[in-house]
Amino acid sequence: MKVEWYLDFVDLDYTPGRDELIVEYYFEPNGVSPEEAAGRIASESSIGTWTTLWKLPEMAKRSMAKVFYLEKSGEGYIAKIAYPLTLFEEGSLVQLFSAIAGNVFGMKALKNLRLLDFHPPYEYLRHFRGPQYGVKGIREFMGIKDRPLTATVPKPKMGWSVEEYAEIAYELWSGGIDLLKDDENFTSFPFNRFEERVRKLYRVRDRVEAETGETKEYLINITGPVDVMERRAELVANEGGQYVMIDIVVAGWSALQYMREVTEDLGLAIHAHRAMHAAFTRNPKHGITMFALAKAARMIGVDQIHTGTAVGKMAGDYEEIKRINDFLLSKWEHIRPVFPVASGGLHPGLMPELIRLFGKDLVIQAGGGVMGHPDGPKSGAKALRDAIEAAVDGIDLEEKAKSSPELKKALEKWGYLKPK
Ligand SMILES: O=C(O)[C@H](O)COP(=O)(O)O
Ligand SMILES: [Mg+2]
Repeated sequence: MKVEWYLDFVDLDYTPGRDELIVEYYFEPNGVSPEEAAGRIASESSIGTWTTLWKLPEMAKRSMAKVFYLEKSGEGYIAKIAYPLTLFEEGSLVQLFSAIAGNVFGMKALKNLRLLDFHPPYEYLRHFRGPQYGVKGIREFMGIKDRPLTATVPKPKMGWSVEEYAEIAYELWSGGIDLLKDDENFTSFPFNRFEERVRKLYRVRDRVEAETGETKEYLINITGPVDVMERRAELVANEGGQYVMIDIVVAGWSALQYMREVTEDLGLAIHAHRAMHAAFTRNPKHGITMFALAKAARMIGVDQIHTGTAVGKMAGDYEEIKRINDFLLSKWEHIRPVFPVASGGLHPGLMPELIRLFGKDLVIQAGGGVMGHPDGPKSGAKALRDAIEAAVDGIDLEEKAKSSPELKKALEKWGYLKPK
């Protein structure tokens, strides 16, 4: 195969039009020149195949992607590619990813390929709803103005009967947790059926709301086949829930786009868990960045999404998470800002540093760091809430612990990372 065909997709003097979609890739060529490798990416992700063709229809000629930037970066190269919008179906993130994150990842001409970011022009973006509530809407319905929201996953992550789960929920909400959250693999089982749980838990929520005067919500995990998710979302809305949780990576863009429509009609916010993302976000040389994943999720319209903690148990460095969170909270045409969720290995002693790093527009989830409290879930919930409120008010946790025995015990068990 002649290399020239691929080079037809490279024009380093080209200035992309305002109506083109730009994608940034990192790649390492495998036995071919960087120009050829970049040209192959542009070809395969737009109109091309492995060989020259007897004829190109007019529209195909106008739809050829163009590599307009190519620079060395570490062991590989950064390429920026401009894609005419004729390549993309309006309002289908599924189709977009089939093109820009599809066959290209498996090509022999590349040792590694990473989709770093993509920039949809307004003409493309306007077909997406974005979040129904976003940060402002969630703060409004939760009635929480100026502190991070607190969330807890009952741990162990599996094994609770509905009765046991309801008791724990009561303790957690009463202790000061705003959002009870199911775990990513906790859906519906013979010992804890979704339908039963949904009926029970919202009554517990109503009771705690009446007792505390605070708004409490439940991030109930509806993840499953899409018809099941739809039925579950309807049940949640009927029972007076405000949120559903979806494992958006395992469910996929198609299911998420569908559920975004369903939740619009039902008035439900979407909590996006990212289980499985690290299969393709973690290797810094290959896959898709968490940034690109979060951008796509924001376009479709999740209201909050897990992005990492920097100080907890999951991989993900501070700069990367900060960049994602800043993007989620930024103004972006008609697409509302999204709440970043910090979750994984958090406990009260980490709150001042976490809030110093990422600010107050955050949902903070601690599962083990609440449920592992020596005096149980209610004390764990109180310790977390006290730590967050102290951090927001600029009070040192050791000082706060003098008036909060729950926080004192939490710091004794898990330690205190003094903010830098
Ligand atoms: O789904 C999550 O984010 C985890 O359940 C986090 O749990 P942990 O707070 O116990 O690490
Ligand atoms: Mg979990």
